[in-house]
Amino acid sequence: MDVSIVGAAGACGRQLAVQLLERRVLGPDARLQLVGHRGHRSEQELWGLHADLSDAYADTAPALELVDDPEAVDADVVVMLAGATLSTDPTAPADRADLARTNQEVFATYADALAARRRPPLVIVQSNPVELGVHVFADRLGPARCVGAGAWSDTLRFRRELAHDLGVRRPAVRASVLGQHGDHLVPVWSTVGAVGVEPADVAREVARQRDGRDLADLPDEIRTAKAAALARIAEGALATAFAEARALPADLRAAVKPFVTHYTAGHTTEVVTAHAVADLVDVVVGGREVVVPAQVLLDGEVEGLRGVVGVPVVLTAAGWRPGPPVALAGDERAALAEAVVV
Ligand SMILES: NC(=O)c1ccc[n+]([C@@H]2O[C@H](COP(=O)([O-])OP(=O)(O)OC[C@H]3O[C@@H](n4cnc5c(N)ncnc54)[C@H](O)[C@@H]3O)[C@@H](O)[C@H]2O)c1
Repeated sequence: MDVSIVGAAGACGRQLAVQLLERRVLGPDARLQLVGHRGHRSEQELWGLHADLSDAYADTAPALELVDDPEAVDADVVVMLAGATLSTDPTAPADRADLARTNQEVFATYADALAARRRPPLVIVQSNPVELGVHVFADRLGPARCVGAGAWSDTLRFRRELAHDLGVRRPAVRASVLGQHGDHLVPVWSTVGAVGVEPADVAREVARQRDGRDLADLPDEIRTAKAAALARIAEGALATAFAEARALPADLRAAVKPFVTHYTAGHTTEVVTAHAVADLVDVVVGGREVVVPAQVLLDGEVEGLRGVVGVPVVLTAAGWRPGPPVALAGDERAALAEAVVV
């Protein structure tokens, strides 16, 4: 099975290429297409990346191919990691509407090209806004052919925070983040569990962290905590920003720490971003069926919701189908409905 990374020269795209090769997700008989932007800097950057990857992974790598034309993207799995990203200057205004407009054009260009293929690929969207990307690709390729990886990134982060608090390693933690990849993420506190920790101890820790907070207030709590962090970063107090983020409950930490990381010099959150995508590519290329939280375009299949939102799905090479029903608590169900992007 072949894989294309659109935006392979970017911070996240090149990190994904490294992780896929390091993890040997693709066999030597497969192809990894590194897709750049013709006429832009990334075209040249890709030549360097290609040479470097070839030298590093010559023993085990699939064929590495450079592509600069959307029409030439022909892999079975296409990862969308191209597009604009928010500035890492804490004093620059964060114009999300402008980012969405720019990236919508990028999404539409590739979606149109992929829809013209005889057999459309499976598309994994990790460019932001994830929900917008899923909408654009799902509209053109069919809903089952497109998943957003934001919910899986958020889930990995939430599990990591809970693992820390419960004193276990992350694989021991059962927890999911559904909803939107952004301020409207939905941590499913009601299903948190951990191998090796008594349910009563987990319940005590969850109650301590929730402290009567309602999920309906989480988006505001996230916005307030991010604003406070941004103020610290702008005054040069990065260590304080991290320390204050670390003192938050696990759901807020999972949202705010990556925000702080985004503003650290020379490094955004490309490692975990790529890690989340590599997990999903691994499932698909490996021919497995795994239940993961992912943003998908729903038409009433889950909780009667219509629009794009993160829900548990069974991911396969053929696309996604709804995962087993989850017994959500009342405030989780309400927050999920609120998070849908129509
Ligand atoms: N950096 C992160 O931690 C992070 C995390 C989650 C999601 N994202 C999202 O992923 C996307 C990429 O982020 P990044 O940090 O890698 O940005 P980046 O600026 O480092 O890379 C973006 C790449 O996309 C390429 N590109 C732009 N338009 C293109 C086109 N039409 N065709 C092909 N390539 C094109 C650019 O040339 C560049 O190489 C953004 O939408 C961002 O919001 C980033």
